[in-house]
Amino acid sequence: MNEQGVTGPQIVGSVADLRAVVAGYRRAGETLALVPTMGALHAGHIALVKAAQARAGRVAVSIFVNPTQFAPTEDFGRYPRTFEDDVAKLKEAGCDLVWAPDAAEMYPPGFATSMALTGPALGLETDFRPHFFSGVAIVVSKLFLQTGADFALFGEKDYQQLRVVTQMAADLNIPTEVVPCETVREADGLALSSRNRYLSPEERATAPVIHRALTEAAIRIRAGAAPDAAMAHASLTVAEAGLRVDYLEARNALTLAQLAAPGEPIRLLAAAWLGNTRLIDNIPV
Ligand SMILES: Nc1ncnc2c1ncn2[C@@H]1O[C@H](COP(=O)(O)OP(=O)(O)OP(=O)(O)O)[C@@H](O)[C@H]1O
Ligand SMILES: CC(C)(CO)[C@@H](O)C(=O)[O-]
Ligand code: BAL
Repeated sequence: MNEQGVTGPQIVGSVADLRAVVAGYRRAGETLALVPTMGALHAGHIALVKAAQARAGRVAVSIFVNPTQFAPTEDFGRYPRTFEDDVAKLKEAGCDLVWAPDAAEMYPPGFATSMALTGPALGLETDFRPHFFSGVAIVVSKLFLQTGADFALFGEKDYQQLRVVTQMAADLNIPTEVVPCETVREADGLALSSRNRYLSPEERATAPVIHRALTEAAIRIRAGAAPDAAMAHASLTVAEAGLRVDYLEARNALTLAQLAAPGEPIRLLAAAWLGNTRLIDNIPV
């Protein structure tokens, strides 16, 4: 353990330094859990750190705003970058190591590899952010291989990402176990997200409608409603609150395939724009 609250986490910016620190942990016989993030840390991230501490002797948090998962039209430039504040939160949480590469360390000149994904990557986010999962998969596979972590903690808030990363690690035989963690919410149901800070006070008051609509749809489905009809109703509720819906869909919770058979586990997933902010959420039925 680091001397919590005293020294703070060790911060490294090169793969060579990262490997040297991890080698030290390994020599001491310690396990390592990784929490991949893009920074702008909030209580959802800290819950992942706590879950990581329950799994492994050492916890690393990566902070890297990954350019390859943003389209040129998206918010890469204005994505919140709050490194000092993030490190203070990680010190308070007792995190051991911060892996904070710059873009040149992660993608050196001549970088020439990309990933094509199917299965859980089909539809949903991919219909609206077609570049997104290839960028996530390449950076997450690099983070797994750079750290050699035994565990990696991912939030269910980004549910499709969790399924895609789990499949990718299995497909590539990367020996990092992907561990899901429940979504942390505000008291009114809004899922914590770094992008919530883009919301105006009025938008912030409206935003919980997504979670409310999903919750009502889950209740209807459990009471026997057809998932498609329940989601159409939820879509209307969200649109009437002034949001522009990208999708509200019921999918197989494990494969994210379209629902096919009665009795399969169901996940309800949503993405919608509130002004210039894109919010996502999902719940189990
Ligand atoms: N409310 C939350 N509860 C649990 N995990 C979360 C929550 N928000 C984010 N995470 C998880 O934290 C990890 C890093 O996510 P990221 O840094 O993109 O934060 P974010 O809040 O999801 O940001 P964004 O607003 O860009 O979606 C991911 O595994 C993500 O699922
Ligand atoms: C997993 C991740 C850190 C990859 O950049 C990002 O997509 C995120 O923060 O969810
Ligand atoms: N939390 C997922 C990262 C992204 O939307 O780019």
